[in-house]
Amino acid sequence: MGLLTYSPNRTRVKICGLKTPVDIDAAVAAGVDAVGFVFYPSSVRAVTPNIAAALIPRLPTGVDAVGLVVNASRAQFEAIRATCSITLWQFHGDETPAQCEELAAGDPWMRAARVGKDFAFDDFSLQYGHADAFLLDALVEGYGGGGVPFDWQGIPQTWAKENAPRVVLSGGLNAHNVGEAISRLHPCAVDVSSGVEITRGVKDPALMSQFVEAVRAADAKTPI
Ligand SMILES: O=C(O)c1ccccc1NCC(=O)[C@H](O)[C@H](O)COP(=O)(O)O
Repeated sequence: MGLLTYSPNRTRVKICGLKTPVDIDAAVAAGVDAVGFVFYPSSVRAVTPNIAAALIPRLPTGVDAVGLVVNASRAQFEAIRATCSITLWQFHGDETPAQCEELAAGDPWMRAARVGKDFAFDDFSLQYGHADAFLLDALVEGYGGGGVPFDWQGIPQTWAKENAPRVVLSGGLNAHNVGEAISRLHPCAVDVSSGVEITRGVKDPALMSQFVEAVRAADAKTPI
């Protein structure tokens, strides 16, 4: 069905920063809707296009392969696109709307919002109105993957309600707090990296399963 298939009581799940066949198989077994490949060399979770190309065939139909870039050059971006079958792009740097649209070239894409104090939600959604989704993440050093939540109460209620079908909530989520996030915001999807790792950059199958189970438990409490 893919990450951006909105259903109020079936929150989609993306697990980001997968690097090995074991990671992929565990995420698929847990029931994710998308896996994220970090094409940002500075990240401990970074993969090359060739590694991602070897992993993507392990995904069943309907599970998105999300390609995450941070201020990639056109040559870097085209090399990723030529090497592996990305189904959804995630722009997580300082990319302008025009740069996102030009690089995506008609492919589905989402823009990360790195939410610090007084983040201008309306300006952001106006600027990036052509995005297929907004991934709301915490403002951390190194662009993302920080393992810390941002202040969800800072999201204006009207904005959250209007944009829920295209919000992917991220930043410091884990099996213990994702239920609260879902009950507050009812996002289309949730995204996690640190919260399913035993140490930075090393995913844990049990934590992956626990995270998805916590999402399902929260969905079960959501009135239809
Ligand atoms: O994951 C990274 O290392 C990373 C590095 C640079 C830019 C983005 C990065 N990750 C983006 C993601 O989509 C993460 O899942 C998101 O930031 C949440 O991470 P976490 O707070 O660790 O769950």
